[in-house]
Amino acid sequence: MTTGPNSAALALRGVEKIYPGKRGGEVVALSGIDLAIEDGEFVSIVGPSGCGKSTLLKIVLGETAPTAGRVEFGENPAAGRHRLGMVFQKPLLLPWRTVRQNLLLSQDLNGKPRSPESVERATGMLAMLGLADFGDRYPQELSGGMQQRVGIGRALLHDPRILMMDEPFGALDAMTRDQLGMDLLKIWERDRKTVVFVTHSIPEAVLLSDRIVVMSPRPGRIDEIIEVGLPRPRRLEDINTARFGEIAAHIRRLLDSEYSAH
Ligand SMILES: Nc1ncnc2c1ncn2[C@@H]1O[C@H](COP(=O)(O)OP(=O)(O)OP(=O)(O)O)[C@@H](O)[C@H]1O
Repeated sequence: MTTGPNSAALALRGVEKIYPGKRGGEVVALSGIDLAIEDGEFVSIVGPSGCGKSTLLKIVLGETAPTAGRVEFGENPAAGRHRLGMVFQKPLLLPWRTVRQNLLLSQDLNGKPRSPESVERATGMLAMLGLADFGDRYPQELSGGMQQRVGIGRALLHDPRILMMDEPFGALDAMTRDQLGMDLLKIWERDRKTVVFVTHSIPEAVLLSDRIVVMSPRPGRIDEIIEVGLPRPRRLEDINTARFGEIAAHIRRLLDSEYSAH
């Protein structure tokens, strides 16, 4: 089965979503979304509230069907959705399970006994996330940043092909947010998963991404796709470069013109 040009890891082709509105009308949440994300690419999605970011993620996750268009997953569309990992703004850890047990949650929910390999993998994941000494602690004993690391670890544990992240650092303070962003890049540079990263932070999108999809609302559509082009590996100091400033200012202008148009 072919997947179109360049065999994208994930492609949205002509995706449209219309919700029934109040008083019998319609809400066009997404219109004409064409987006192909390459294997191993880090792509951010930014846009004002209501531009359809959550709807787009739900369509990719299969939680809601598009009204028109389709989603394609690499070479084996049927297997695609099983290879998605999801990280939310709040890590949704179970307070009665230790950090290690939270990491192994989806495996335990499958009803299969834990294999020595999966326990070993969880231990390796804890080390990679800087949580080697916290496996037997409970979530409430961890800081917000550490809890979110567990959320990321849980999504990575089953080795997803595509990592979907919905405002994953949105609830964290600025310094923790920067730190986690850089840690995420280190993990990404190591195993090059495809990442789809929804954020409201323009600097975060520029610092982390290969490309940034700027969306605009009513109807939700893609305004522009920006190639970041900053060298990798990235460092926090890249924020001070001229290129970084130009891209961030360009996105800000795009979003501002949307605000003034509505
Ligand atoms: N289940 C639904 N029924 C009707 N309208 C909906 C539904 N879900 C979303 N919408 C509408 O679709 C549009 C896009 O919503 P969506 O939540 O996808 O945007 P968003 O960009 O994720 O917003 P935010 O950044 O605030 O989370 C909005 O106008 C919203 O009111």
